Amino acid sequence: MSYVFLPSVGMASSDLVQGVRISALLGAIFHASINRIEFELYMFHFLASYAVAFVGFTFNLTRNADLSFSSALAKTCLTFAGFNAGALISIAVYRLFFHRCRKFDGPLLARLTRFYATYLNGKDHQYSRQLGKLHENYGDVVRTGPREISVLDKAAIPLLYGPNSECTKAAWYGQSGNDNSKVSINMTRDTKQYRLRRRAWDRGFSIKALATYQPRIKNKVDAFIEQLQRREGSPTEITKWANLFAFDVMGEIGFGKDFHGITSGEEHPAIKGIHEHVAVLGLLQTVPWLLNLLSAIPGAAAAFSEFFGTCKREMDEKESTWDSEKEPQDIASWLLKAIKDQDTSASPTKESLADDSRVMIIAGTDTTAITLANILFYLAKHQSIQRKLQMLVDSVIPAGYSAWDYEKAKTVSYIDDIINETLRLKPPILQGSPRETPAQGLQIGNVHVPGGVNVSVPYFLIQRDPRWWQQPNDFVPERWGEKKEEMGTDGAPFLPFQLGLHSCAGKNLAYLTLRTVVSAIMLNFDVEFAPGETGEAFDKFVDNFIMSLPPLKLRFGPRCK
Ligand code: HEM
Repeated sequence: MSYVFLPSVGMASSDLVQGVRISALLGAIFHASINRIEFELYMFHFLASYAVAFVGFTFNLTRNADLSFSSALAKTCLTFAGFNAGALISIAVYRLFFHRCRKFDGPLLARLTRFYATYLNGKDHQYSRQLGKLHENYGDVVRTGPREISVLDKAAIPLLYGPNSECTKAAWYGQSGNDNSKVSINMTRDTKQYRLRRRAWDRGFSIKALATYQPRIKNKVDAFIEQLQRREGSPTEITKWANLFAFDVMGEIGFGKDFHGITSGEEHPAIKGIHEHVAVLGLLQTVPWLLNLLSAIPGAAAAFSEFFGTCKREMDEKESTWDSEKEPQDIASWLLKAIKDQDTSASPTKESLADDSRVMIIAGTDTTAITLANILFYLAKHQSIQRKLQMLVDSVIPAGYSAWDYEKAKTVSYIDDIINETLRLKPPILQGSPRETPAQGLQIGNVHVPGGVNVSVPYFLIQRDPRWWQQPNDFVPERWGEKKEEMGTDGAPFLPFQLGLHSCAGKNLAYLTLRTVVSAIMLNFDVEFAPGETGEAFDKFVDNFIMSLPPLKLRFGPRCK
């Protein structure tokens, strides 16, 4: 071997090569020792240890090897580059040839890294449609990440999400931290703690609680109808107005507070916050540890940290103003009551309560707004369906809006058929919620999925799959009613609210709100696309995990009975 002295690192090339080899070997050993654990849980520790080791190594070289600082730094960089290369090569070889998911086919890059899914998310913000192409190429089971698979098979639904599922929430739910005592109900991965906390939420959505919310929702609908009447005949941008409406309903029912969105026509800063948060989430949720890391670095997550602050302030304000002697009148008060009563269902810490507040605002607002805007889009597009709905609503409330009554409106099952058909074609949460398989693995039909694999069923794709849905891409509300049997709706996969233990806590509130607002609009207006609006751009929604809707201009004209 030739002997060359490298002044930049103050040593001979052969020693250097040897050093890099050893560090590469250490990198490979390091990977071999951690590849069975859920590394996301320890990412902070890894990165912190790495940084300390880097500084320590450099310092040691300046002190004990008598190198100048620049030579020591250069040698440290080479040594750590060797370590990184060893670890990365070992990771790549393992993921391609030895990983428990190696038998599942998928794009090469997806098999190597989760960042491939990040790339697909960011490429054109159409991940669900991209995933559809992957399923066309690779079949019902696609490897979408090193230990992630997407399953387009309805047999997987009860196994992953059903009441007796043995699966647990996957690493995805660690995106705001992995300490169950500091995160929201939705991000709580420990099933036992989750079950306890869910009870406080369920009290806030009980039949009794919903009965107290109903007249207050109607008040918001009245204000909304008034605003639409003021704009009667001229174009109304309904994506924005649906947001203002849903946000005000959530202000009232979630916090007992008026956000004044409907009356002012101005978006509360939190609406912008939700959309900025969702944009970051849409891109980075495929790499939950990165989201988690970003939120811990001051300034790095400015786009959503402001929103987190707003949510926390809302809960703090509620805490300082609520009357603990009274029966709770809003969801936040139900959560605070559990804390005051020292109930086992109470949110365990200030941090978890603030995170609960964030879940309430995002889960309760965006989903309802998206569904309302989509319903109005379909009604404007399908005038005959709109006429049929108006006729049915008129038949139960013939005296018009002044005689509106929830008990009567809810007897119009066609409203629910339209809500369900909208949620089938356009579920606000598009990508399936990931679940981790139990240690013994999971048998899905003929496919055995090993333990410790993150599996999801893509809601958007399975709800349009022609194997279970006739005319899968057409808007046919009748499939939920008179054509149910003919179109085989029963038993077809439908899970916009998810199923089982972790399903949407606010499902009944969502139906209550949507039935109220849709019946009110039908009694008051004929809805059509504004001149120049085709709805085509709106139909190509953005997939940020949660659907993001482009603007849609509608014309709300007086009823021509
Ligand atoms: C059409 C409207 C809605 C849809 C489609 C919807 C859908 C969903 C879905 C799919 C989940 C499960 C998320 C996951 O963990 O993967 C969820 C959770 C949740 N939703 Fe909804 N939601 C809607 C309306 C609402 C409303 C109005 C509220 C009221 C605050 C609400 C509150 C929640 C809460 C608190 C959770 C977390 C439940 C838990 O983890 O235990 N949702 N929702």
